[in-house]
Amino acid sequence: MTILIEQAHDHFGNDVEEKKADINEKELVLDGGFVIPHSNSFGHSFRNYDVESERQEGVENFYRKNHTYQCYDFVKKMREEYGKLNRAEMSIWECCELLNEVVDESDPDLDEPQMEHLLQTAEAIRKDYPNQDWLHLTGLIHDLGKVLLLPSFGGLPQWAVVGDIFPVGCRFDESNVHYKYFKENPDYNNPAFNTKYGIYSENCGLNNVMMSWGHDDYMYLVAKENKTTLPSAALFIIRYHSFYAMHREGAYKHLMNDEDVENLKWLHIFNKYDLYSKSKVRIDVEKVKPYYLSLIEKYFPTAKLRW
Ligand SMILES: O[C@H]1[C@H](O)[C@@H](O)[C@H](O)[C@@H](O)[C@H]1O
Ligand SMILES: [Fe+2]
Ligand SMILES: [Fe+2]
Repeated sequence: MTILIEQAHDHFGNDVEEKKADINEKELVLDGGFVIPHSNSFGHSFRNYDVESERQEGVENFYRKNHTYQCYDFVKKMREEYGKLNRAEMSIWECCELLNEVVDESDPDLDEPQMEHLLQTAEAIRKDYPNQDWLHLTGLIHDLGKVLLLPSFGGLPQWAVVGDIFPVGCRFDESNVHYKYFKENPDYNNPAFNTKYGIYSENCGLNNVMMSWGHDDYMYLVAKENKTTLPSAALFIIRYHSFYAMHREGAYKHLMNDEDVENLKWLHIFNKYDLYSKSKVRIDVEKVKPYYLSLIEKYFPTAKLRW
């Protein structure tokens, strides 16, 4: 059956033409490239943090803790500790397989194991950007930092690993989801940290800004320290893909430098696939595995990485 999906705007506010899609039962098979679905697997709009759904309460509880505990001192400690990369030696693919065990409690749109999400993201990108192989690999690895939830990585609580991220050391922007819970954060009333710039200066560059601790910054460290040859846009995507206040709401621009602005263009592209590929449609892992193994070999100098 072919149906017409009406889509007046995409989430960047751009006009999007009506697109044709072939629907067969559970699966959306597309005539052309990847089409943004209307709703998530639970029948709601994506990233709706207020709608009553089977995930809403858990997600809100998650952000209450995340915003309460992610303060400057905590982030500093975690960065130092995990920057040592002395927890494991393993290949990227082994890490992907570990994510079969991980479900993300912060996510209103997905309750599937994270391995599915990695492949869904990468494969959706591959459909639309067949020649950008670095972006396919970025899709595959962007959430690998979620292994921090596993006992051998310290078994960190969900609030210290997943969810949207935000700068610490300056005022929390109101566009962060569930902003109200920042009032419990020790930094909220600290005059050193609660002004527009806090400890930072105008256009200092995101590289100089401490972000709340989690899977983004950790995976960035892993990729960088293991000497990946992925381009700087890939590292930017990995590091800031959960910084929705910045890439979706346009907040914190005053901390960005020219390089950040340049890289943000790729993050916008990436986000479409990261967010809207979340679905119940399974990927055939064995079929796509050889392709991704070849990309890992191309962009990482050693088979075993330090984590
Ligand atoms: O709940 C999600 C999930 O944890 C994603 O991995 C992260 O990138 C998003 O920012 C977050 O909202
Ligand atoms: Fe993520
Ligand atoms: Fe993701």
